[in-house]
Amino acid sequence: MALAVGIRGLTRSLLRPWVRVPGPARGRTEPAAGGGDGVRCFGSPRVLVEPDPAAGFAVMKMRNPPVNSLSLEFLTELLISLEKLESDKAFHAIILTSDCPGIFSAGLDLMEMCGRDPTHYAEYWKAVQELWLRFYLSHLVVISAINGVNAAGGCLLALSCDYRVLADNPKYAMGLNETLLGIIAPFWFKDTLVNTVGHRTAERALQLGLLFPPAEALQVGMVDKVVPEDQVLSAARSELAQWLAIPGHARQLTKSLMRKPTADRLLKERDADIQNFVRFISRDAIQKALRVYLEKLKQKKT
Ligand SMILES: CCCCC/C=C\CCCC/C=C/C(=O)SCCNC(=O)CCNC(=O)[C@H](O)C(C)(C)COP(=O)(O)OP(=O)(O)OC[C@H]1O[C@@H](n2cnc3c(N)ncnc32)[C@H](O)[C@@H]1OP(=O)(O)O
Repeated sequence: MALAVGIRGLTRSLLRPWVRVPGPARGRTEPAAGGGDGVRCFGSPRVLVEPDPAAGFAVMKMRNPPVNSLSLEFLTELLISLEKLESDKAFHAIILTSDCPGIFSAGLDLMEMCGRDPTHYAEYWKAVQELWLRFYLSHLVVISAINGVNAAGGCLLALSCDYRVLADNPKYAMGLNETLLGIIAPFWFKDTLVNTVGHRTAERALQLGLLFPPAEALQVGMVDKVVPEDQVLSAARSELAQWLAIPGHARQLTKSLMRKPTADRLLKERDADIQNFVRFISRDAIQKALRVYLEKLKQKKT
């Protein structure tokens, strides 16, 4: 089986060059994330970046409506945004949030994992791995301002950040709910959760596919702060001040010290993990389970 093109190859084939704020904000000079004037937003069709270089950070807004499902194109755009900010010395931090009302992310895009061929599954999984590795190991401070429901792969993305602020709305549950779909959270999803909430809580949460409402997410340590919905971004910004006050090299090396062993587990077995995923997701029973789940999502509307 041909294993996946690299993410950079992907990038070339899928993405237009950087574009200035597509959609409603096109061509406008918007206030920067931290309130600075005259700094242009930039981004790609599905990721809006509001830079505040004077304050050293940017707000990265996910906007892949309706539910910010992590399609291959969206993953690629998130990676490019991250890379662009990482390679600019003006930026020391990112606040990751959603531009889709009420939804942070519905997780991996089920359409990428259903009814496609093995080459596609391999390419998709490589991009999912890459997103996790890059966010998890980023030298930037990454804070997620979680302003909506946040399932499975979306939750993994938030767990890869250094700090999580969640909006206090009982509808905004978050967790790794893979088992509810009849699928399994891979070992590196599991490791990321264990590193955040501890083994016992992770064991129970993963088996039961628990989605934690804000108070419980805070109680188990899945998020660090719960705030009223209209204060999620400002709370993330306030928190950032503490992280940015630490000498960068010391903080970055400490982050690497804490996270590298977990990332290395995947890096050592990356191709095997892709092959496992392709084998698993191609099974008739798994494909059927995903189709049933998608059908249920559609039916709940009627
Ligand atoms: C042994 C070796 C093992 C190796 C590894 C093997 C296994 C694989 C691991 C895979 C890991 C998977 C991770 C994932 O992330 S799976 C995705 C999990 N996500 C969910 O369960 C969330 C599903 N969505 C929802 O619950 C809801 O959509 C919602 C997020 C709560 C939002 O609700 P609402 O606002 O009411 O919107 P709708 O439900 O009406 O959805 C709007 C349309 O979006 C479609 N949709 C929703 N989620 C997804 C998705 N994840 N992917 C693709 N499409 C999605 C939904 O069907 C609607 O479409 P429609 O408008 O065409 O009907």
